[in-house]
Amino acid sequence: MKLAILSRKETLYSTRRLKEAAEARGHEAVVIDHLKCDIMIEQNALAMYHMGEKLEGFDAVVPRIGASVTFYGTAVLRQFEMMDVFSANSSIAITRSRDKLRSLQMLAASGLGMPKTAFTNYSKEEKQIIQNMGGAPLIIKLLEGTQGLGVVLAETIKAAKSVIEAFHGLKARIIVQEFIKEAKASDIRAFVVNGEVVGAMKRTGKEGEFRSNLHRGGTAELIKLKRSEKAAAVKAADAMGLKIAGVDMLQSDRGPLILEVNSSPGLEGIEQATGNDIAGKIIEYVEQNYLNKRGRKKNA
Ligand SMILES: Nc1ncnc2c1ncn2[C@@H]1O[C@H](COP(=O)(O)OP(=O)(O)OP(=O)(O)O)[C@@H](O)[C@H]1O
Ligand SMILES: [Mg+2]
Ligand SMILES: [Mg+2]
Repeated sequence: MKLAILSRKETLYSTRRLKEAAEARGHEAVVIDHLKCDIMIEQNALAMYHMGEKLEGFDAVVPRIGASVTFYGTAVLRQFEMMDVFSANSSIAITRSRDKLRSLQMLAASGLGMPKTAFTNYSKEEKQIIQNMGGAPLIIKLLEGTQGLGVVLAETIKAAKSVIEAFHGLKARIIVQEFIKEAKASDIRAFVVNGEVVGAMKRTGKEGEFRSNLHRGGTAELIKLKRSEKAAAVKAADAMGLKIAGVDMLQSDRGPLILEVNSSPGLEGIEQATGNDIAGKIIEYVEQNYLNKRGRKKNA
């Protein structure tokens, strides 16, 4: 098969690993920078150019779209989909997953556990929100934060009030969330491929830090998931319509609580922590499904 890996840079770990894994299985893999693609649209004719060269003959695409370029990245991916190229994750599912609020609404509707969450639209009623949440401590999060930046722990009602005020003053959209103390500054990342957990790690924040993000100095270790945690991860990916997903959850007294579902999860941390060939699993999944699609077309 001829595979496109949508990625800003060939040298990124995940990109490199996907290319290697595809080539090891005898496929042609081309890294395409979505920001360097031009999309051409006219009646019955959809085409795409990458740095001036027409893109042709692709069977499948694995998208690796960063949070800061979701709009253009998903537009390029949609064009591939319209050109009948099989995508490992659909553009619509990626768009959905990029909105934390929308994601939490969908996950809650699917019956998954999550920290109790409130969204407020610049309301002046900080006190009311804090009261509705049952008082401090509270987590306050920027809706479009990433890598742990924009996540604040307010330990008192006073602190919560001033943090919410400050974010609202900046016109920043935030969610207010119950603080899950039992998680003890750790979270779990479960990597799901096609409805199966292919690797899981536990991340723990450095001394004195409640955030477990590796970007904030956290460390990762291999973890064997409980059955309920595996089931929650698979269900969360499914609820979002993602075939490849990094599901983040907290361990709590009432079972696993989903924090978010990532649609372009990195491979480096999880491959290192687990020793599993996750890139290979992704390519295997694409292989099987691109073939199914081709089979369906032949039989049609
Ligand atoms: N409600 C909560 N209770 C306890 N700890 C939390 C809670 N929410 C977040 N944390 C901690 O803070 C970390 C960062 O939060 P979160 O994952 O929501 O934001 P982010 O990392 O900035 O977003 P992204 O993962 O998209 O980059 C989590 O990994 C977890 O360790
Ligand atoms: Mg996170
Ligand atoms: Mg994320």
